[in-house]
Amino acid sequence: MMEVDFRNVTKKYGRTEALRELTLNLAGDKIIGILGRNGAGKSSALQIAAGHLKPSAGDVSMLGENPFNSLLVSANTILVHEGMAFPPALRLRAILAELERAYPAFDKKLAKSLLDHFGIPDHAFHIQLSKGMKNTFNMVAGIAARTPLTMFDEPLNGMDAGVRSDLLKVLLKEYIAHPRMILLSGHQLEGMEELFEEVVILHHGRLLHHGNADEFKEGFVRISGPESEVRRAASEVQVLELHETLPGMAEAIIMVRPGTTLFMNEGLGLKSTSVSLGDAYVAMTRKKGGIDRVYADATDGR
Ligand SMILES: Nc1ncnc2c1ncn2[C@@H]1O[C@H](COP(=O)(O)OP(=O)(O)OP(=O)(O)O)[C@@H](O)[C@H]1O
Repeated sequence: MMEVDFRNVTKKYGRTEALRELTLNLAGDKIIGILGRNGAGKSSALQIAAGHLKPSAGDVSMLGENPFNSLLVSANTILVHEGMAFPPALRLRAILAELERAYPAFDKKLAKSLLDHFGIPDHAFHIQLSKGMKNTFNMVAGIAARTPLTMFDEPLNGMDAGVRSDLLKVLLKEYIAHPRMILLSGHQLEGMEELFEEVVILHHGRLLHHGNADEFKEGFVRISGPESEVRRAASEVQVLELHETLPGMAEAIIMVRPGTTLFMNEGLGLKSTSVSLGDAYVAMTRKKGGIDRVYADATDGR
């Protein structure tokens, strides 16, 4: 069974601590979302799992090996990211041939058909592709590699909506046909959240949450209605975010204990609705007061 284990992993770049004593165990063939705001440490964690980066302290193991400079890990892992460097002298078809050599289960026919579908000619050079096309090529390579651990770091950047939804469909089909552990990182989820079975939330280099994606989402509710009623209802629970929507109206994102039911007094104009995974983790990692407070303080409430 695929297992990636981080024990007290710290990663420092000079004085910046990108990961702070991260302890995290990922196990099994699952699609796992690695979420966090800008600079949370997502890329650092994925690069360490792939063996591209060495932790400053702590232990990492994948398939029972330390990934750093491990041949076993590199043959069984692909990390797809925007900065993937392919030799500039190679055309895409030559890159596919290299990938086929590097990854025993690489499906070149699938990769070629997908590139064809997305209108990416295989005689082109990687460097000539647009940003969205580069990311599409990289993601196709990652899907077709069929490695037991497949990681995508913000894979959908720059892609148009049609390409994005096609690639997510293919990813799901491929995962069902050839199960593997897939880690997908992002701050903007752009449809990926539908695929997550588990989520990991990093915040300032620390683990904020790891668990089942649906259960995580169900731990949040949005209540909206007249501001005084929203404030009154919110005073009894843990509120992550409360803001005015229209004059006199407000909405709040609150945390609820799984399995509890929230009774809304509809006679008072209160409504409760579900919260998307993206809104839930953003609310959870937001600074107190949020941008409204920053703006009000900066402008003295003018
Ligand atoms: N090569 C580097 N040199 C110096 N600092 C770095 C380097 N790479 C990352 N950092 C710093 O480490 C922290 C974590 O960065 P990381 O890229 O892991 O976060 P991230 O969650 O992937 O962010 P984003 O969503 O913005 O890509 C940030 O403060 C970043 O500035």
